[in-house]
Amino acid sequence: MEEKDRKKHRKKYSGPKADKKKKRHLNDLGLGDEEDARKRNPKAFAVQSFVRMARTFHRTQDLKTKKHHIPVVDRTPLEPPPVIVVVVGPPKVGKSTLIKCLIKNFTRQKLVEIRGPVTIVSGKKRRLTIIECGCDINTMIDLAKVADLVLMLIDASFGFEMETFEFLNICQVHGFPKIMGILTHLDTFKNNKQLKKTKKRLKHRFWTEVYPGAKLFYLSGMVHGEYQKQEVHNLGRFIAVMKFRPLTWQTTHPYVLMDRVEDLTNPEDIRVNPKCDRKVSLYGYLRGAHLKNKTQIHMPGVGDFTVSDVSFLPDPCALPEQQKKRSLNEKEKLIYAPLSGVGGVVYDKDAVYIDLGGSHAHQDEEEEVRPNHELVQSLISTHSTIDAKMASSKVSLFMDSNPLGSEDLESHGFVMPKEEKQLDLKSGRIRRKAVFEEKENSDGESDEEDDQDEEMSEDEMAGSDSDEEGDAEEGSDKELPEQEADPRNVKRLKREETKEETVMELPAFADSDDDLEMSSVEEGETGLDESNKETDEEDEQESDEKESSDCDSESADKKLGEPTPCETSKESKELRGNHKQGLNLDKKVFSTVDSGNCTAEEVSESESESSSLDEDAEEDEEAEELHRKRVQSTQEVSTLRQAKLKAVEDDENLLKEEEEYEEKTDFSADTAGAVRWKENLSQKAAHAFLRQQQSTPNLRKLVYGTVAEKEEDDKDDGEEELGGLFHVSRPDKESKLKANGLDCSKFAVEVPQDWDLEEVMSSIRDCFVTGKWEADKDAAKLLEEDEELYGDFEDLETGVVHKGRPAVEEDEAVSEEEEKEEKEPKAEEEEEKKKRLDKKRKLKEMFDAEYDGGDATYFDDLKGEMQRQAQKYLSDIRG
Ligand SMILES: Nc1nc2c(ncn2[C@@H]2O[C@H](COP(=O)(O)OP(=O)(O)OP(=O)(O)O)[C@@H](O)[C@H]2O)c(=O)[nH]1
Repeated sequence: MEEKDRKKHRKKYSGPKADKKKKRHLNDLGLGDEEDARKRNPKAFAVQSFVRMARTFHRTQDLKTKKHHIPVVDRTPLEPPPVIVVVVGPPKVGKSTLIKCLIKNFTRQKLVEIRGPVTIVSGKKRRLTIIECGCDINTMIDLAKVADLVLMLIDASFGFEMETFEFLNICQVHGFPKIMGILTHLDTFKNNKQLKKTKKRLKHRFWTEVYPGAKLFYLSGMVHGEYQKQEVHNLGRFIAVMKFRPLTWQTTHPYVLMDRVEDLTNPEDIRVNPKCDRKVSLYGYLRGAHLKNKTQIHMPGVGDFTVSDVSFLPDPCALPEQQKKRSLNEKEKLIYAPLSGVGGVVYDKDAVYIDLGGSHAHQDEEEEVRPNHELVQSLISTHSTIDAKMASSKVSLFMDSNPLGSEDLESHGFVMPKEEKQLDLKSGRIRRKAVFEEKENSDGESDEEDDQDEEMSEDEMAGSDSDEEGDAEEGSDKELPEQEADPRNVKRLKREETKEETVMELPAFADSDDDLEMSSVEEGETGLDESNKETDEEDEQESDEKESSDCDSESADKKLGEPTPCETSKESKELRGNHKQGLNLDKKVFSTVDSGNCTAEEVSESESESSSLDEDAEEDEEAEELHRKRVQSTQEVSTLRQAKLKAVEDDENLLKEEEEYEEKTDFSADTAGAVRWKENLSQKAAHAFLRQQQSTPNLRKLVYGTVAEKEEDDKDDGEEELGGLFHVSRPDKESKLKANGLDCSKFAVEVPQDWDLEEVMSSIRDCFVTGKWEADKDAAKLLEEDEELYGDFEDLETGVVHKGRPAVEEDEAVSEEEEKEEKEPKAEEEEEKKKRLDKKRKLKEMFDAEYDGGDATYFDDLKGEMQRQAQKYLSDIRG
């Protein structure tokens, strides 16, 4: 029996013990651990795919970088003030219920009624001040300024309400505090599918309004008027460990969230004059920056005042003393909520209150506290004077400009959704539903599409429709006109739009090279209406091309001052014809340019000849200058030639395309029209050439000026002429060789060199670093000279001291050196090489060590710097 009761041993498969065992086992087998395996079999651990490796690397880097935020100096003191948690939401969404649940979760105390802020100790190092935000705009503005965390409650059964967006809008002004969405009333959903869908929709909308990935909690139901314990506990954990980023507005202003107010005015004075100046003592944790005595303060909704005195008070809700334990004990789970009539020992200006029995014991006292509460209430719920004033005020920036109202400014900032007032039948109150027009539609649509897609895959089998017909939420989607909702129709509409655009743009490109493209685009579009809309894009294009020859589309009617569609397509073909002709002519143009080059060379040559005859130095110089200029121009022309050659290639491609197109096109309908473009080709070509001639500048004239004319005269007798217009370019060999000597890329090599021949090899042997250079350019010599010049020096990296030779021995040394050089030049060279490599390696190592600095990055450095600053700040405070 005993054997049976005992728990059976369960083998560990993971964890430190299992790892230890595994390692021992491997060692027993003589395999060692993974590191040994890596050494033993490096190939097995080698990179399998570089692409995948690069991808994973980039991904990890992306993830790492995403987490980076510009570090800010954290000036929060060692014992920071409580985190302000603001609970926001429309009326009756469950704010008070949530606060009560949270307080109960943290302190095990139940608050019957919550008034004002409640401070609780949530952990060893954190306190929370939870405050409910009413739905009036002033409270929202005041609390948005001081909030560290916002719990944004949303009634899922109703959807988003205007209050939520009003608060978000306000938050934009002071820098966004952390915002967490909480969906309530989820228990009202009877249909699980509907619940899932609503959750998804609200989540996406919330992400759109706050930021993608913002945390959204779900409170799925109530048990005895409270939210589920586990859900609240999770939420509490989340809040307790959450990190906060200091907001600029908050860190640059001293501010106090009052949790208690005492009226210290003499009662007699009030009795005599109820409107006398009061002396009020305000209590609260100071946050943000230092508050100086006698400073000016602003009380929201009340006005500006001067502080008469500031003093420290013992912490009414102190953090537990540092002890090495994980959780708080019951005594340490403090709560401080003076306005709700709860608290421990309370120190006042003139008295000490000891709170003994929690909220119930002070039922009577509460009545007395009321006036204070009312005062605060009156402070908070002042009329929306500033708001109203702001709305009606107008600013004119310039003397003559129209004054700008708040409505002008609104358009630039946060876009508020449309408001729709709905009567809540249950409570009989009017709720302000937020309606998202296009966004909601599109989002909803995409969501619905997603869902439908999912559903379709399931439902298609059964052949049933989705069962979302009767949903109230889908009403807006249903309102969409059928045509727009159909993605294919949308696509068609888009294509029609682009068609209109291209037609309108066409005249601008009429005379450019682009009209070929444009015409093809147009051809593609013209048949669009006729094409089969059900087919996919490729099929459409094909059919379009076929039908374009029929030339009966409506789109061309929109073209102003353009020929009929039939003519247009023909003209485009003619243009292609022209283009083809132009292409041939282009080639000829190149040849004239080439001939220009060569003649230029000739002229320079003839000139240099004459100069040598005259032996006139000045003329020689001039000729040289001229020659240099021409070489330059030759280079320019060659680049031009390359560009043209590329154009030719492009044209040839186009030609091919066109031929293919012709093959594809069915000419049976209008064969005559299709062939007509080939008529008068030569005439069209001549026109096109002339047009091109006018547009292109005469390069030769630009470069050579009068010389060009002279050279033309010279050439007349020697050169062949083609059709009285063009010269055939045949550069003579000598000038070619000369040009080749300067830049061998200018002329194509007629016969490739045979590099196996010794003499060919030796012709370039000395062109390399290892070759025999002229004495003043030899690197080894120059190095030696340097050494001689600078004498002794100590290599700081290697610590080797290099000694220069004494001047007396110089001659001997030189002669010795020469001998040595002759004897063993190779050995010395190798030694030098070794030294050089050594030095290089050392330098590289040093650079690597400095640059990488292990894993430390710029970001880490920055963080370190911030840390140091924060430390200094703290020590300054203490000092
Ligand atoms: N069914 C259901 N009822 C809820 C839920 N959350 C809150 N309630 C109920 O809604 C009512 C209003 O809750 P409160 O916590 O008073 O709401 P509130 O936002 O504080 O209301 P005000 O402070 O008046 O704006 C209460 O009766 C709650 O029981 C929920 O998730 N489901």
